[in-house]
Amino acid sequence: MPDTSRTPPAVQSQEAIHVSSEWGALKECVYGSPDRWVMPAFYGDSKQRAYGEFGEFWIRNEGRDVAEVDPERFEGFRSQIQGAIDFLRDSGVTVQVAQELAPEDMKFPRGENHGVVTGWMRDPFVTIGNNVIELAPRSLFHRRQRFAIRPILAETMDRGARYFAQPDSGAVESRDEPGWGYLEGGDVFVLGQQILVGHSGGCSNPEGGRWLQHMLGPDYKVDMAPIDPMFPHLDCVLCTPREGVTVICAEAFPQGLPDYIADWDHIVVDKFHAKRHMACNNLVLDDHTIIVPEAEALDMVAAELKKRKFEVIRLPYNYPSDFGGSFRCAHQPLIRV
Ligand SMILES: NC(=[NH2+])NCCC[C@H](N)C(=O)O
Repeated sequence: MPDTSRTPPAVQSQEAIHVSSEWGALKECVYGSPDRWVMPAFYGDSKQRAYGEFGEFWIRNEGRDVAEVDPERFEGFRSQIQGAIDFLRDSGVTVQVAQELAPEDMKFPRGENHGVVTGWMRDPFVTIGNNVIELAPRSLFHRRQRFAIRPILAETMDRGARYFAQPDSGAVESRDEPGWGYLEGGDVFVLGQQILVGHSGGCSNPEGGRWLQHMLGPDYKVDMAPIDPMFPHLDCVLCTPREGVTVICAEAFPQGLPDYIADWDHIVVDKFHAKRHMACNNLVLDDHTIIVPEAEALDMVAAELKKRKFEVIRLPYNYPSDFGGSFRCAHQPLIRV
């Protein structure tokens, strides 16, 4: 059994759960945990992410605890995630953090260790309006993460949320067949009543989008956004910091930009900056304040945002970001209004 003695009480706020858009003011979120990082077993989902020096590190260390195999890397991960949590809390945002996974759950769903990637909590659930939806990820290493946040999700039922779960992904690595819908939070963008779902071929699929439309009903419109398979999620190639403005890797949309955002004001980044520096994966605090990683390669993005009257906060995040997940991947909002 996990040690729950250190677990903070799940109920931290009485405010109503609601997410109106990507750029609504962030009041409460689930943020990634700085406590543990275990490299997932190397499956197809890993191949889509691993590249360069970090890819080699992953292949050498699948199933291993990063704190043991590379203490310096782990300390960078821990301190940068903790730094972001402290910054959010100091800014008045309520931050809830995932618990440890039980050892039995670490073997879910195939009896093998698919790692601990609770440093990035974007993918196992999504909040749309007052709907809190546990998702069925395709990526094996995201399938057990929801167990680390069950108490947080269940508590939202007492705060006006409608709490649902998508039909489970089972244990097969990947199948694009009727009934097997996948969704990962990194693919889901809430642009008011318009929802965009990224489709790289490796994460969310149209069948998942179909279920989401069914579940949300006619108040929302769910559209798929095909993206280049070199990026797992839509949030690796798109950021919507305010209605009408994007940071976008335009060349990663093989069929052109999604209609809904096509004529917005675009800050365009290339594939290298999107992939290597997660240039699109920033943390929107409200429609005029945004956190961009401190990396020099992103100075251009920060400057373009400033030109559009954003206050741009820079925090170090290179260690978590090496894994292909930066600030947006680290959090899933519970209140953004
Ligand atoms: N929403 C995201 N882009 N999440 C990314 C989490 C990090 C992980 N490497 C992944 O690719 O899934």
